[in-house]
Amino acid sequence: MQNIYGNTQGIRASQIKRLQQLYEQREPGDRFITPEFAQILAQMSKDIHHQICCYVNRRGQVIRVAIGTPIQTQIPADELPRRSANRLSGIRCITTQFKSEPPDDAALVAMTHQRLDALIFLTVVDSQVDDTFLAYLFPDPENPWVVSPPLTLDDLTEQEFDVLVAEWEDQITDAGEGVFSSQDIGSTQDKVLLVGVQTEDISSRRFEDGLAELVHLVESAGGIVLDTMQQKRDRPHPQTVVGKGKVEEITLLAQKVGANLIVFDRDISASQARNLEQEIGIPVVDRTEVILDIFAQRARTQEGKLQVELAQLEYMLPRLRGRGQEMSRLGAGIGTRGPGETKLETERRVIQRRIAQLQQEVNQLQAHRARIRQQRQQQEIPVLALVGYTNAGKSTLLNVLTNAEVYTADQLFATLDPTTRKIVITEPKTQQRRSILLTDTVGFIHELPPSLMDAFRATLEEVVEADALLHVVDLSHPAWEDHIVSVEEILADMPEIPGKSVIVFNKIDRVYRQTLVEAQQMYPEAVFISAIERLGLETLKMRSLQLIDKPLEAIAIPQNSY
Ligand SMILES: Nc1nc2c(ncn2[C@@H]2O[C@H](COP(=O)(O)OP(=O)(O)OP(=O)(O)O)[C@@H](O)[C@H]2O)c(=O)[nH]1
Ligand SMILES: [Mg+2]
Repeated sequence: MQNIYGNTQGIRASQIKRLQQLYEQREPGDRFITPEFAQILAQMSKDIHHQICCYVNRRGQVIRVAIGTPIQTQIPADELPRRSANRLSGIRCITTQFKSEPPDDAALVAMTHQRLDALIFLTVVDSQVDDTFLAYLFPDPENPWVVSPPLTLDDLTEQEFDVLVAEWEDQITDAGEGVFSSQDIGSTQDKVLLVGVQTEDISSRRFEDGLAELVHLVESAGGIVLDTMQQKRDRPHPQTVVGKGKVEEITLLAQKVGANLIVFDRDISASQARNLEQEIGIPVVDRTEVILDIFAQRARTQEGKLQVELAQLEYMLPRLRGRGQEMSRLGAGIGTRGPGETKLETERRVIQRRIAQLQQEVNQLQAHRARIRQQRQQQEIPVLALVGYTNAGKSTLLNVLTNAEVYTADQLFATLDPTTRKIVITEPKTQQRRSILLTDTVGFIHELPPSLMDAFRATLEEVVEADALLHVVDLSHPAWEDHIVSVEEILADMPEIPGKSVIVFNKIDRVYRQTLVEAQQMYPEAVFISAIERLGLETLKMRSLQLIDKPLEAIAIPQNSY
């Protein structure tokens, strides 16, 4: 059975069947479209009250029938025929519309991305084709397309498609490589357009910080932020978060920069995501989904993986219905890691059962882990875990410390998790060489959605296994004091964390003297470093040894310990 793409909601089964019959249509190779086929499309569009897009190859075969606009129904890059960069894709798009208007910029950019042979608009009035527009690509970076004036259907159907398209392709080939190079097919990274919505209750400062943090999160998840859009609103639009005009702007910009994912800086509901995806034509996710994706990539222990899958399923549940097939994004990418795509498509009930089962497994594992911990022997090599707010510089510090120290990769540890590395420190007095394992963790995040707390804690499993903590703080961040407090709050909720820790103020290369003095007075025990400038690293190493050697009893034990 041939698939009908786009938004098929509300379309009757009998109509779907007739749309499927379009796949049997065979157009002559030397025409854009026959008058008969144009009339069929007009009639069907009228019947279903929606625009239809038909994608036709050079042999005249209909290869894709979709409901929606050319932007909403684009063919994904990896499904387009692979042809040289100097040629068109060999596919044209024929679409219906209900008002006589030339193709808008967004549709033309969609044509560029797919390198369509042509884009044809048929204006439908009273189930008849009234007038038509023809657009095609032209190798001029300033003005990369040509749009015809309104043509009658006869004018259009008399054009010699094969001759024209050969001519257009020659022009493009003559212009040489790189004319339409903006679309780089093949990159597996998510190309993200960020959208920030500043409502009344958010100060400009917090809004800016939140956006900066989100850029960092998207990058941590393996995406690239191509551009950011912002809107101020009293409150989010109930259907589409931002207003209608803004949705159009987002659509256009997403097309222009070649984004394949929109990320909102606030949580959006399942139906808002659906409405936006309908309009914009590419997947829309929110901050929570990005965070979940990072957790899914970082979770290593069995419990961590279970917890993350649990959180992902719970997040997905309300979002299952109505995510059209064309939205299912196979392969890598934000929002696709973790529970497989097949699960996405199965019934709610199956997922609910899976959630219950996971919950049970998690409980069992927790009990098991507690037993293991009781029996745990003193580890031979002490472990220090780097914890702290996202962007504090934990990973940078880990790299700087280990690259400097471990010159020859110790085979024994080369197979270890890439985020756990060994450093060797020479004790100045005794000249004794001592090894420490340093382990990196997922950064703490501001306003972590409560539903993700368990998943987050589970990704911090390493912390629980460590002998002591290095709490890294970005002292150049204006809100560094808040960061310390929120990290300590989360840690305090974890019953099994090590009692020993030291605060490591990082990025002192970017800090005023005054701030240093203040921090020193408030945290006299802290260490001050710059990972990038390699300042204070020796002191940090000495403090690390002291920390490990310090007997646990000598340390004030927080009230939640037992
Ligand atoms: N100026 C300055 N920048 C630094 C320093 N250390 C790290 N950075 C920068 O801070 C940014 C974040 O560093 P990361 O090491 O990725 O931070 P992280 O704590 O691992 O972040 P998460 O993995 O999200 O928790 C990077 O752009 C680093 O280059 C430093 O000492 N000085
Ligand atoms: Mg990191």
